[in-house]
Amino acid sequence: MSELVGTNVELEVTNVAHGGVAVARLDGRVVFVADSLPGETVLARISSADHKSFWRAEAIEVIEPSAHRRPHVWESASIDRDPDRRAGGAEFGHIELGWQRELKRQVLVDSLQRFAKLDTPLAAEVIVEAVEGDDAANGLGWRTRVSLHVDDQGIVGPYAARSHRVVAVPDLPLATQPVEYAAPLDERVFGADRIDVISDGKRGARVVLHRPEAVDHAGESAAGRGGRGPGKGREGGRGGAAISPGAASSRGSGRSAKSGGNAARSNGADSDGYFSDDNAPRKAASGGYPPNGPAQSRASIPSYTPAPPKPGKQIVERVGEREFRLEELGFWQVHHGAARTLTAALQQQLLPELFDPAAANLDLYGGVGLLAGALADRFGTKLRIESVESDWRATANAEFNLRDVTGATAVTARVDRYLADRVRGVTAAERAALARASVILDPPRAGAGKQVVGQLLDLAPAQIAYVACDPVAFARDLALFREGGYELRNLRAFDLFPHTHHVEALGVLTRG
Ligand SMILES: C[S@@+](CC[C@H](N)C(=O)[O-])C[C@H]1O[C@@H](n2cnc3c(N)ncnc32)[C@H](O)[C@@H]1O
Repeated sequence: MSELVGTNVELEVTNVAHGGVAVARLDGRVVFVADSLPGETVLARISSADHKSFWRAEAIEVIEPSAHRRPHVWESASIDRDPDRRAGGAEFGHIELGWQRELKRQVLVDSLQRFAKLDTPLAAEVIVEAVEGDDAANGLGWRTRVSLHVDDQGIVGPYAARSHRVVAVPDLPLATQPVEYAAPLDERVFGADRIDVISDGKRGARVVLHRPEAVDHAGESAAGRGGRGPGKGREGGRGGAAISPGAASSRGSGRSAKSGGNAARSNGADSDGYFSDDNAPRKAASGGYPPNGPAQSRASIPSYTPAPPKPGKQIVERVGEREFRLEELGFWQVHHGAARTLTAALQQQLLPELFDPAAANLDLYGGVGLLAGALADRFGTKLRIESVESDWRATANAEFNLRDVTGATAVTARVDRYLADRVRGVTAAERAALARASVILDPPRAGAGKQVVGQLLDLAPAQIAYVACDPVAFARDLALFREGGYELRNLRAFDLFPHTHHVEALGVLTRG
């Protein structure tokens, strides 16, 4: 059917699907249509027809619009552009903000019904809550982290939706102002293939250039060729000065200069191997937790000594009264209000009657300790809690960030390995402390998975607070928890990614 790719078809769009697309049918076959929304008729271009059960298409013209359609918040991603030139990352930007949340709610409820067989009012009545301030800002200006790409002409921009083609854009309306100003959108960049622009936690932003790994035919690394002269002007007249990783740190972009020069640049591929996992002291970093027996105080944990990070590569974020140190490319919630929102939600949703500060509480996939910190602020700093995180730099920061929490420990380990070791040879008293525990479970997009859920069922903690960034992965894990005798006790959802299809959920599960 590949001969159909590129042809235009008229489609009636009926439902929203997971992944930022809507569903239509063509001769009985499901077609996932981008840049459309339920209730409208569109002319769409077929972009993929090689799958047996569904095809994909991109709307190119609206024939009968939905009442919820709006002009796209980002002209660079608008339906007026050819699909190949539409910037990715704002796939709901053509939908009225409140209706985006309704569509996200539908996807969440549908996932819970389909995969977790959850038909209770708890699921049906969930709403997707806005982050404070987002309605007033029309859902713009929230992204504290942006990844841009560089093509072989030195042009910087996001990838086009569903592709690896760089699109030149004049602005980044979803980004916070410092991040948008610091992004080198009007410059040519050579010797880097990816650029991260990250809020510095204050009023500025940092620009991190990543050198390509590739070696060209002459055996010269692409990074070694940095510093070519300015490229020719390109469409839109934004052919500005060239920058290369070697030269970048000493200069700011024209845009950042306008904003008071608050952007710092650093080269993400420094020779200390800072971003190269191969060079990280993984061996030394793993296993830094008690393999069995009662948890030890932080001082007695056989710990690794991470190489001291270079100055300037860490940033500090603040949530309420608590400060969190993190690596500039380490994980942190993307929306500027997300850490605050999740902190408050966790503090409210955990069941206090089941919370035991002396139990063997766990913060699984703990990052730099954000959610363990939330519990300490709610239940007191004498709290016993262990943060488990696979990135040793994040663990080191968690240990630092939780230094006032006398019962907190932070370990570097994969959660599945940690849980396997945690129960090996454990004493009856420690087993009981685990069974009284509250567990925070905040896995990456793929979810916790069968093994980790099985291990938690075996530990049988008093309550599990599941923080989920993917509704389908959440629902699949929830199905396993329900089979194992846990039930969802409360559920909330948050719009932490306005103008995209992403939604965050927080559900607390208890036994029986
Ligand atoms: C969604 S983030 C949550 C971080 C933290 N709870 C927060 O809110 O800031 C998931 C974290 O899990 C870590 N991670 C990913 N896979 C892991 C694994 N198998 N075991 C332990 N940590 C993992 C990532 O490095 C990341 O820090």
